[in-house]
Parts: sequence; C-alpha cells; structure tokens
Amino acid sequence: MESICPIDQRCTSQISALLRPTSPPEVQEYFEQLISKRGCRGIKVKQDGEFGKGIYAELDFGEEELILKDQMLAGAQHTSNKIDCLVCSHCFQFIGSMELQIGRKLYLRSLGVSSNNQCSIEMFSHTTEGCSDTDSSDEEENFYMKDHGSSQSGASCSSKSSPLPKEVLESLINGNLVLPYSNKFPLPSVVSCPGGCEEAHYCSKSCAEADWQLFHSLLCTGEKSDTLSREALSKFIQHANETNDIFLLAAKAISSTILRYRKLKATLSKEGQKTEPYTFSSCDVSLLLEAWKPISIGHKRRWWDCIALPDDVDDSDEATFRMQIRELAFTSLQLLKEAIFEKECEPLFSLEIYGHIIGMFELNNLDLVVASPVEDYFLYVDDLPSPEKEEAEKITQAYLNALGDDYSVCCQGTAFFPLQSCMNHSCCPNAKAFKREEDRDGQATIIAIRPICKGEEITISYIDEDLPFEERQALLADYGFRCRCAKCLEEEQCQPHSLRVPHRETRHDSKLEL
Ligand SMILES: C[S@@+](CC[C@H](N)C(=O)[O-])C[C@H]1O[C@@H](n2cnc3c(N)ncnc32)[C@H](O)[C@@H]1O
Repeated sequence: MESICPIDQRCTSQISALLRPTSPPEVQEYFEQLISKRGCRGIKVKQDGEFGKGIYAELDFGEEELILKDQMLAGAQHTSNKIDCLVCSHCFQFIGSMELQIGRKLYLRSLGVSSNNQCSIEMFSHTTEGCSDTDSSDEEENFYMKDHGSSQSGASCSSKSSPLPKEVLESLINGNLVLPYSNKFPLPSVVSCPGGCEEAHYCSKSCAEADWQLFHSLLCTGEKSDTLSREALSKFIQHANETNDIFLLAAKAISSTILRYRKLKATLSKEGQKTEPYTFSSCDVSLLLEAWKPISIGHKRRWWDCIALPDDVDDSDEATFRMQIRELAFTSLQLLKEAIFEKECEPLFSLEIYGHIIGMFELNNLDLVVASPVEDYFLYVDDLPSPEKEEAEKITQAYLNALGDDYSVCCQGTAFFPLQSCMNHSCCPNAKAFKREEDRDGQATIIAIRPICKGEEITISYIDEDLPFEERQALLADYGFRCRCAKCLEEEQCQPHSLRVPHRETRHDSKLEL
C-alpha cells in the first residue's frame, strides 16, 4: 500500500524510534512504578508468559477480594450517550442533580437532538447548582466488555414514552422544580471547562484542572484554548462524531504526548540541562520518546490491519475495506493536524503513528460503564413503603413514563487502562471487571471471582465465557486472536474436524504494507 501521508516519508527515522519495542527492563520499570502509583498490593506484570505480558498474583487473593483499581490513560463517553447522561469529562461520574439529569435528557429529546448535535446537547451544561457529594447505592454493576469505539452504540431512542410540557422540563433543569426524595441522591455540582468550551464539564475543580493539564488545553474549543485553530478542531470533532469516536481518543493520546513533551522540555530548560531556549522547531527525539512511553508500551498493530472484518464485508473485499479504513484515519488525522499540529512533535502526526494509536485502543479498550443514579432514584421510589410511595409517584410517574425504557441508561464510553490491558483472557477466568457499590466513576475495578494463589496468572474474560466454543472464538476474533486458554484447547478437541482452526493469531494477521 502506497503511503498517503508526507510526514511518514519525512520522519521515517523518528517514526521507527517511536515504534521500536520498549526494552524489557524499561517495560518492567514502567509497570512497577504504575503498580506502586495505583497503591496495588500483590500483583506483578510478567513479560514472558505464553501470551506475552500478563498479570500475576504475588499474594493469595480471596474470593471477591479487590485486586486492582486502574485509572484510564484516555477515555471518552460515546457521542450518542451524551444526550442521556451528563458526566464529568475526566472521571465520568454523574454530575448536576437528579432533576438536571432527567430534565436535560427529556428536553433534548423533545428538541429532536441527534447524538451528533453537540451544540444543542450542551445548551444546559452550565445551568445547574447541585449538591456536593456523590452518592452510592447498593447496586453492583457488572462493568465492561469489548468496545469498538462506535459512535452509534447506546442510542437513546425510547420505544414508548409520553412527552412532558417544555416549561416543566425547563423548571427541572433550572432547579425550580424539585423531585421528591431527590436529596437522597446528591450529585456534584457542574464545574465549567476552564477554557470556556461547552463540551466539557467536571465534577470538581481538581478534575477540570487535571483534564486541562493532561489533554484538554489543546482539545478545547473555548476561548482560552491553546489549540491552533478552534474552527479546525470543531471540524475534527464533528468528523469523529459522525464517523467513529475512537478518533477522539486518538486525539487525546496525541495531545497528552505533546503536553508531556512540553513539560519535559520546560523542566530540562529550567534545570539548565539544555542550552537551547524553549522553542518548537526541531524534534528532540529522546524527549519525545519519554513523553510517548505510556503509548509505546501499549501499541501493537495498526488499526486498519487489526480491525475485524465486519460480517457484511466479503473476504474478497478485505483489501478494499482495509484501504478505506486507512483513508478514513487519514482524513481524521488531517483535520486534527490543522487543529493542533506542533512542528517539534511532527512524527506524532504521521499516519503510521495514528494507525498504531487507534490500533492500541481497538485491541485493548474496555467499555466504560458507570451506573445511572437516575435508575437508583426510581428504584428507591418504587421501594418506598405506603403511603409515601403513592405520594411520591403522583409526581415521579409522569417523568418515568416520559423517559420510557431509557430511564436506566448508564454512562457508556470507551477507555484504555494501562495495567488492566496487560490482563490476558481466559474462558475460565479467576477475576472479573466488576463495579462495587462505591465504584461510581470510570476507573477499572478488578475483583477475584475465586480464590487465587500466589504465582497464578490473573485472567479476566473479555466476552461472555458461557457461550459455546465457536461463538466465543468469533467474538474474540474482534480482539485479534483465537483463544488458547485451557478450556478452549480442551473443547477444541471435541469439535468436528472441519471447525478446528490452526493456531494462528486470526485471519487479520496478514499485514498490509504501507
Ligand atoms: C489485552 S492484551 C493482553 C496483554 C498481552 N498479552 C500483551 O502482551 O500485551 C490481549 C492480547 O493478548 C493475547 N492473549 C490474551 N489472552 C489470550 C488467550 N486466551 N489466548 C491467546 N492469546 C491471548 C492476544 O494476543 C491478545 O490480542
């Protein structure tokens, strides 16, 4: 395949340096630091397992014991889900108030706002003053499984719902109308984006600040943004919303690398280790490699090489399909480049690097799911004793009817977790990604589902492990591999000969050359 990106040709040596596998001691050091930063005890990343890296127990874990809480490197709420749930753009917990969550969703729906119409979605982003603390309910949430970054998942079209007058919805949004018992479900107040955009909202100043420092200062469409062109950035975001919101994550990965690079360079300049002034002209490859480290450890294959062939694409059209995916990525990259290009970090804007970043998300991401407090609220009302229940329902029933099937929609998105992404899959796992009562944000929580002994590998299932053998293999093909866990190896022997497949990575192994 001919290269369509001039930067790929201009920056060959820097690109090769960025894509060169990190040395095993460096990988080890990176994960040891991460494990200690996360405050985890009793786990270790090993690199020489049957399937490459894996996480192993260094202590015994009891059933139900917490093994790991991992923070995301980058995550995003699905575009379509933004109508349903107003969440912190950094930690993904619900914000505002019960009234705002319900009123906003019904109002946007009454306007016929589509999932791609972000301007309208954000009309109410700054209209609330809620209570101060998050709440937890006694519900446990099964957390996440595979995600493909689709912008279409979780659409919020309710099948049967009864609309409410606009004035009523406005009163809910403005806080003039208070629902019974909503004070039992306090949510953090909405904190506006420090850059003044209407797309990002936070649960606290610290989340707003952290997001600004990590990614958002370059990806903000507000007045105080550091982006080159807010107009170009809006076009990039619109393209991602209309095609695949995995591009929004890729933009975060690039933005965070640039911001880390700037920070490293500024620190070195301050310490006098670099005589050159802090200007952006030519690339300091060693600094760029350091800034790129979190991604260098996670990436493996280019997006257009590893994405699973959709069912409706014939095998004979595979090359064309992969070419189209690559062209789509190139279009997205050009829009992003217009918005945030930085000469000194030029290799990050090559198609080769963009493909590897998106491939990393495609192969490793988890669905990001945060349970809805709105669902908890309606369940709470339903569980009230008489006559309180009947009294409350005189008011709440109309909203429940208006919400219809959508009353319980949770926050849905996609995220990359650096430690969790080292966990291999097993169809007979010993751990599970599992939200507990207190886990009300977008972190990954891994719990033992049976006792795990010191030395054992910790595995999770990426899919529903109770499905039949061939269905499991078909689902795992989306992750780019055929399962070789003990259960699959055993079951494969019982398959009719025609269904056995030689052990190879999958049919997506065939690399298409640039
Ligand atoms: C999320 S990563 C897990 C970490 C990975 N082993 C590494 O070295 O980075 C998933 C990849 O690990 C390998 N893998 C995980 N579980 C496997 C299994 N049960 N059978 C075969 N390969 C597996 C596959 O290559 C898969 O694409």
